[in-house]
Amino acid sequence: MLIAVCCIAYQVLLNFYVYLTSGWLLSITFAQNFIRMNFDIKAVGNTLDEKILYKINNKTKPPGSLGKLEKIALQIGKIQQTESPKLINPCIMVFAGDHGVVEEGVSPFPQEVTHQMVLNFLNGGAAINVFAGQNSISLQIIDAGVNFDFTEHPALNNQKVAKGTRNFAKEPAMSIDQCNEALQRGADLVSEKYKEGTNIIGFGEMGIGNTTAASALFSAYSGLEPAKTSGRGTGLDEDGVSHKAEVIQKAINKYGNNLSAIEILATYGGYEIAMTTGAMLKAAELGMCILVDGFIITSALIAAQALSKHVVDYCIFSHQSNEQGHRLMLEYLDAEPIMQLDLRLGEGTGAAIAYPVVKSAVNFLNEMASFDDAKVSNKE
Ligand SMILES: Cc1cc2ncn([C@H]3O[C@H](COP(=O)(O)O)[C@@H](O)[C@H]3O)c2cc1C
Ligand SMILES: O=C(O)c1cccnc1
Repeated sequence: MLIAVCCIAYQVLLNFYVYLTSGWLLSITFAQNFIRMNFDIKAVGNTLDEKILYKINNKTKPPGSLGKLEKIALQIGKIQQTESPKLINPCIMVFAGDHGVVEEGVSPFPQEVTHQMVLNFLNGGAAINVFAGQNSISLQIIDAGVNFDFTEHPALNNQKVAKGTRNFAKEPAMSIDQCNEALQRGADLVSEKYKEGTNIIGFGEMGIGNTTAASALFSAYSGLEPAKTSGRGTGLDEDGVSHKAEVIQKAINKYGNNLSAIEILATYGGYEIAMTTGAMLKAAELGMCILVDGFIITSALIAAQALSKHVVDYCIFSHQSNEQGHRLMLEYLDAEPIMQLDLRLGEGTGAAIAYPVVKSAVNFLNEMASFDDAKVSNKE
């Protein structure tokens, strides 16, 4: 009798232990590839190409002389399916989140800078406030997962999924459920903006440690070694960058190369990154133009592309960041950035600075005279 009771007790304890230790693994097994969000992103079609190109080529200028502006004008015309595109209510959403992996000493700055910078955004004192204000871009600040209890503020949108991710060197950064939650919240925020008429949207981020998450995501999606995708972030020295790459390499060895797209995002990502991914997917589904910022925001796009490849058709790449690895990200996406100003800040600053260039592309297409209109002789 005693032996039987002991056996049952042992079995119960064993089952409980397996449940505790493998809960994530089980949820992954059952939720494999399961993304809750439903989206339908269409490839941008070529039907209007000839008409738009004809309009561009008949403006009073030598063919091709407006360079990249001509490519941007064509892309926006195609996205909006018109020869006379418009940019309405431009907006930048800045998502903030903390990262458990900072425990590994991968950033020179302490974690509390994340919430302190959120307060700085709310007070209008950060770089993104200056550039967005200068270019009449509305700003939305979103707490996606900051490790801090903010008091309510009218300009802070509370979408906190958790108080920071877990340390991916030890365990996956988030559960698949939490990742889905972040994707959905990002998507819902974009739907609201779309209802207000916005048709061009940029994304920014704040999160100490998030260059490590971005490098890990890029390595996991692309197969490139972390030594190639890791950079200085907010100012690591050479040894610091090597240590960061090692932390990522060890994690990739631990989790393996067979994760699905959503598993990769949940394993290495941040709440601000996953929310941006969901926001980008929704923006593309709604036919909005997406202004892509630097290294971290591009990692969110790489995740979005792994979930739905045509999202990239809707993206305008504002700049090439000075963070080592961003050039490789842009090559991976076959993307051509508008500018290279040696920025390595994030927050959406590159997107805000590039917006007037994008506006120039749309304005020349709508407002310049054609050779016929202006009675200027075209080339023979
Ligand atoms: C004062 C300050 C303002 C920032 N604004 C953006 N970042 C940028 O740096 C962080 C990522 O770098 P790492 O991975 O090295 O921690 C992110 O928050 C990013 O937005 C900032 C960083 C700091 C210190
Ligand atoms: O390019 C970026 O987005 C970037 C680079 C370094 C640090 N923070 C952001």
